[in-house]
Amino acid sequence: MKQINTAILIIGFGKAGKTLAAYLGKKGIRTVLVEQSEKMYGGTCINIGCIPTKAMVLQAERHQPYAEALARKGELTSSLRHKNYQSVDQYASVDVITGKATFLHEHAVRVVLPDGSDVEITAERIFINTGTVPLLPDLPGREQSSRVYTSTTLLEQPVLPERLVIIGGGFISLEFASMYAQFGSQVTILDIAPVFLPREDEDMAAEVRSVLTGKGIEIVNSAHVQRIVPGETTDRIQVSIQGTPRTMEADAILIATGRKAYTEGLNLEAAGVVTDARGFIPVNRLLQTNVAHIWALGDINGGPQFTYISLDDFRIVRDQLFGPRQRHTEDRQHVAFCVFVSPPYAHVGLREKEAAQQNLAYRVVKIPARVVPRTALLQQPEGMLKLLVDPETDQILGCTLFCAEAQELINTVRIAMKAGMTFGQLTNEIYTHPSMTEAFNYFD
Ligand SMILES: Cc1cc2nc3c(=O)[nH]c(=O)nc-3n(C[C@H](O)[C@H](O)[C@H](O)COP(=O)(O)OP(=O)(O)OC[C@H]3O[C@@H](n4cnc5c(N)ncnc54)[C@H](O)[C@@H]3O)c2cc1C
Ligand SMILES: NC(=O)c1ccc[n+]([C@@H]2O[C@H](COP(=O)([O-])OP(=O)(O)OC[C@H]3O[C@@H](n4cnc5c(N)ncnc54)[C@H](O)[C@@H]3O)[C@@H](O)[C@H]2O)c1
Repeated sequence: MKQINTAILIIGFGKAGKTLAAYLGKKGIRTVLVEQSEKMYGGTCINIGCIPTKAMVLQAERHQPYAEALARKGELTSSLRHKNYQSVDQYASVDVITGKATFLHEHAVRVVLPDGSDVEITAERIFINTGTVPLLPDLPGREQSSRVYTSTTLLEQPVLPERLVIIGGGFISLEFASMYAQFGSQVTILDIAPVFLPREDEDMAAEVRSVLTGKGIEIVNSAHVQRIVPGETTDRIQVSIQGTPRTMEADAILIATGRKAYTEGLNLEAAGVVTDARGFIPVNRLLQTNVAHIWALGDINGGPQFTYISLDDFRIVRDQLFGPRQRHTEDRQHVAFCVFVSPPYAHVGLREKEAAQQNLAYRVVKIPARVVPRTALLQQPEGMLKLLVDPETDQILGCTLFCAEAQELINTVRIAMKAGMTFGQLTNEIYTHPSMTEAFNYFD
């Protein structure tokens, strides 16, 4: 077996891993980045996650035909894959090796190369960035059906399904439901949770529900899928809804019931790295595993599954290796998220129900999205914006935005909260017109 010695080994071409590899490359540090598939250079986000889905969401909003949208998505992801590869490969001190890494011991992995030969890579420090894969529930008939897809495989289908049934009611479900309904599919969401968007405030969840159902999407909660019955032309799904049986036909079934840690084949035991009950790799606040010279970055460490958290994991490692070692996961207050339904739904800080549960004093200020002139220009008048304010200090406690450009506005609110700006300062600032940011001028 060929032997390679390196200072740093990164397993997985995810956001944290590739950013770290490029950073080490710039510094001339000997680094090897191992990625199991050439189709995944750049990781989940650019190949099968954020970027392709948001490309499709945009095309759906622009009423582009499905086939054209798919073609554009394919061009975009392949150009990004190439760019991502170059961003790492351009450095003389960095080698990208394509193959699956399997631990031999705590300082070495074995990688089988595409030509069948293998290589042993020994490293002083190892960074695991292997991400997640879909968690598929045990449903009778699932494996026999040819119409069951994940978010990855559905986006490879050249024909728009007439009837799409989505099992799950989380991030992936809502984004796919919104986009496929806009492309023209008849969409049904079957979620096992008894209420729609259970973590969110009821008023905001009701707004989202009303917009989605207005697009013709059927949302069914307390839906326990019993079995999938594959048929010649369509599949049938047998589901129990609060004890009442129902059967529905589907041309495509998307399983979106969460994602699990991807450690398969890594042979973590050989390195002595432990996993938790869910299969993720626990880390301390500096992202070290139980083995001090092995770190776990991105989704695999069980933190929030977002590209920007994986990027922040890189920042923590950069600070440890080259900085004052002050950055850690506990710094992360007010992490925002945005679900890209149309219009998008974003949140940061406390929700009203959380403030009430904590017996905090708060004031709620809400405006409908349509009062903001920009929503008329964008032809996206739907939605509601909600701010939670401390009545004594005027500090912003939380914010939920269901409106055009919410993915941008929420970052403004996050920065305002972090900087300690008051509600009065945020809402009395001078903003460009006509912009969505001036929505904040419409709050009293
Ligand atoms: C459909 C979808 C939409 C999403 N949309 C968003 C969004 O809009 N915004 C957002 O912030 N997040 C979104 N996410 C989540 C986001 O994509 C992930 O949080 C992020 O990509 C995680 O990256 P990572 O750094 O953990 O690793 P990943 O990018 O998952 O990379 C892991 C890499 O490791 C490789 N690998 C695994 N095992 C091995 C091994 N043994 N040897 C070699 N290589 C290996 C894999 O092939 C993969 O390329 C979405 C996810 C999905 C699925
Ligand atoms: N815009 C974004 O930032 C974005 C977009 C997509 C995905 N993501 C990330 O990817 C992760 C995975 O997304 P996801 O949607 O797969 O998971 P999720 O955790 O968001 O949602 C899972 C859903 O599946 C339901 N469910 C679980 N088991 C079920 C069953 N047997 N039958 C019916 N419903 C069932 C749950 O009630 C829940 O609604 C997200 O948590 C998020 O971090 C982020």
